Amino acid sequence: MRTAVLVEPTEFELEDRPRPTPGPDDVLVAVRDVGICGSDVHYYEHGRIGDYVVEDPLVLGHESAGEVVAIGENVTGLAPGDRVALEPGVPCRRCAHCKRGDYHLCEDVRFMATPPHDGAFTEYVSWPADFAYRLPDSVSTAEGALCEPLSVGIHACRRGNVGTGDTVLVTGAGPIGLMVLEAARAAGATDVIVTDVVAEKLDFAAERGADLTVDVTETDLEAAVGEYTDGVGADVVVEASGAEPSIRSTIDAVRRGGTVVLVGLASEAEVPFDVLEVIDNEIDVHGSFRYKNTYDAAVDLLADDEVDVEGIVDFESSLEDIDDAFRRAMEPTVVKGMISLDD
Ligand SMILES: NC(=O)C1=CN([C@@H]2O[C@H](COP(=O)(O)OP(=O)(O)OC[C@H]3O[C@@H](n4cnc5c(N)ncnc54)[C@H](O)[C@@H]3O)[C@@H](O)[C@H]2O)C=CC1
Ligand SMILES: CC(=O)[C@H](N)C(=O)O
Repeated sequence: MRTAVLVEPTEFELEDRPRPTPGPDDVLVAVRDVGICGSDVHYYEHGRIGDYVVEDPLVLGHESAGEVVAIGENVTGLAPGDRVALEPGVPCRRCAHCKRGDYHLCEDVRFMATPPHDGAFTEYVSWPADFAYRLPDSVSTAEGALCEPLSVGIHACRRGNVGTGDTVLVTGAGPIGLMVLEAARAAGATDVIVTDVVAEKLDFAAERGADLTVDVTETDLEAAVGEYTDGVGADVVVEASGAEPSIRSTIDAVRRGGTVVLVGLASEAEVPFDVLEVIDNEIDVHGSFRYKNTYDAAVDLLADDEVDVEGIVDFESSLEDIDDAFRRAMEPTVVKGMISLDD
């Protein structure tokens, strides 16, 4: 089977690899669509993200969906011909975190495209059936692949307890920020403010329904949010840029008693944070790491047309042209590239 393998930073090779055989609890999936995530691009460019280092050739891609072509002997509920979205992180199911239901915090998780685990830029993937979610006819496999970033958005909104009538500030209008925008709307937020430092990203967020966009290179965020909320501040701030100034600004833009959710990964682990403001204003600060139990919700939201994910895709490409696709994905105004495989 054709497989795009990252052999060196900035170098893919298209290899012919044996098709995997599904285990008793697995489904064999013919991959149809795989999104290019910022983390894929980072591994492509730098060969590492923090402590995760690409030491051996690695298959990238963890936003994937396809068609079931074979099932293991224990699998019920899925059959060849079903189209599925694949949740990319499979936990150990036995550790203390898994047992208390926080399977996304499992330290032995096998997460696609995180070294040393291969991802989905390939023709076939064998995957545990309970981490494969059937897509109704109305949901495309491209949308199925984008259940992954949508899941990050849903989990962040759950962490922030976003509710009906809330004003949510989303900092960063990349794919994750835009998925937070979708998830916040679906959770009942009536006002969503989006920030960025790139005008095109803000225009795009406005087209996608942001009520107010703020270019933080030109406008003071605290003042803009204050004006919009009659001096109160946002109920929930979801930080989705990872930029240090943006992380620091969350505390100034949230209302007293509000919630800050940190999603963006800062390039430095330590970011100065005004703890006295946090205490004095009783601000809840939550980390948000990937997601748990979001895929069913993501598929339902797509089936009900409650969210739009395909609209963030700028271009589609193929396994054969993956190098070009990654170079394109690095352009600052591009939001999302997809690799599509023929059926
Ligand atoms: N916690 C988690 O589970 C996950 C975290 N992430 C992280 O979330 C962040 C967002 O991911 P993507 O959307 O894929 O990244 P991205 O790099 O495509 O988007 C980030 C956006 O933030 C904007 N930005 C830069 N500086 C800013 C500032 N000072 N204020 C406001 N916006 C600013 C950029 O122009 C860009 O549009 C990244 O740090 C990524 O590593 C991504 C997935 C899961
Ligand atoms: C941080 C990422 O972008 C990636 N989706 C991951 O969950 O590892």
